Amino acid sequence: MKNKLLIVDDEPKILRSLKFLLEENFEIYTSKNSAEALDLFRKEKIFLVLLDLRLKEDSGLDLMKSLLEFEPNAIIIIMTAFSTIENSINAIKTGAYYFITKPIDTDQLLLLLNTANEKLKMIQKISHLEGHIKKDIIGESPRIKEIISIINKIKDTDATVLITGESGTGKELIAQKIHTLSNRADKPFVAINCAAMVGDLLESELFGYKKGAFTGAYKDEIGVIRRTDKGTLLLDEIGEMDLRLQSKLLRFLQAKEIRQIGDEKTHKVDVRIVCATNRDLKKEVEAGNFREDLYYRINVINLVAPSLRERIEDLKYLVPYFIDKYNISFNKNVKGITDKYYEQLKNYRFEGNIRELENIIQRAVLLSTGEYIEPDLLHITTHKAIDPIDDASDNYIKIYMGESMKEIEKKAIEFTLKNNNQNRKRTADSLGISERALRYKIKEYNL
Ligand SMILES: Nc1ncnc2c1ncn2[C@@H]1O[C@H](COP(=O)(O)OP(=O)(O)OP(=O)(O)O)[C@@H](O)[C@H]1O
Repeated sequence: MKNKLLIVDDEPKILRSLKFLLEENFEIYTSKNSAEALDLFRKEKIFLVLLDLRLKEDSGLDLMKSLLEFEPNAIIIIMTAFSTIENSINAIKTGAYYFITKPIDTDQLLLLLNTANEKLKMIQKISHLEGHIKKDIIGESPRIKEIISIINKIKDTDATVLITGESGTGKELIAQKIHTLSNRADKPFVAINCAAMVGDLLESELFGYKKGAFTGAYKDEIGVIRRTDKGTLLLDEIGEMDLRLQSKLLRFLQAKEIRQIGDEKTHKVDVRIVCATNRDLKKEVEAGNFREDLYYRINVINLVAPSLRERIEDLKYLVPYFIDKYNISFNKNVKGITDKYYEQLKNYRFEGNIRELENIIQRAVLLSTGEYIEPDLLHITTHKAIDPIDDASDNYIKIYMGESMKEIEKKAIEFTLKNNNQNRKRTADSLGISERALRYKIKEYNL
């Protein structure tokens, strides 16, 4: 199978000649501007990009940053007309794989793309391996057995499932398991994080749109729900969905029909919906943030993902599993951890649950030099006992290895609020977010 290659240049002539030159070896996509390129890149899951640094209205460098933010494994080769060292160094510093100067030497380009292609195959092999390993729920504790037994009972029904539990407890993994055990297993499983997109964007991503329905809708898009037809759709962090979209989702769940934005027609869709959240949705209903009717509609079956503290006996399966996983990624040969440190792990609180355990083991495997992980590499000792705010100086806060993004975000907000005498406007300005977003976070983190 050919790898996909996206070529971004504002000169149609160059796009045409590069397409002609490369289409034998690659599946070619072309674009003249940033917005379209980014959209193609995301939708088509492209990993290889040939990008002109100077586009008519946009900055190639900015586009490159957005592409890498979305897919850090992407390989981006910069084409630059002005071969100044500075431009190229900047691009490489920002994450470009290599650069090539215009006018393009075709032999050099083919050689470069060949090497990039090999690198890409390797990355894909590794992520395939990781994906393979990732798929299963590890653990033999009664709580995990109970979850698997419920999944087995409900797997082939269309009942909506709500998975609740603390962050990092494996809610997404449970959703995947529902899918892989079900009779929908050979159809798509798609996970959408409702917190990652603001209202309108999430709506168009889920429901799709017709060309011209709004600025930027330059072609028809059928949307994730229709793309998941016959499969399973996980709506992760459903508690973050705004009320207007909640109503639309409810209508869809009741009618099983979908209408793209700007379309007259409706389409029947057969998708199993699984929702996940670490919020207490009942409380959100009481507070008026979540529709009660939608809550009952999605909560037909409730699975509670246990915290790692509640199934600490599973460490004996999880630790070797993560050691194997990172032995493969880092090409190491770590055999295990010592009994003493197994005891230490057992007494740790794991507020970030399995995600935190995975981070700890990942780091330990990476840094380990011997066969067994050394005590000081676990780095889990007492940092949770330290109050992050009291421990901060006037100018900085401490972040510890193994902390989740949520913990780090909470600390940053708490600290900035404190430094601004709780003034929300100044805090929001200083953090570069809107006051509305700040209010939301304050509520989320109970600050
Ligand atoms: N039982 C398990 N066995 C193996 N790996 C697990 C298990 N549970 C979770 N993981 C791993 O821990 C990480 C976090 O899991 P996941 O993303 O499913 O958690 P989550 O509950 O959905 O978190 P959040 O609420 O923050 O989205 C993932 O890398 C996942 O593969």
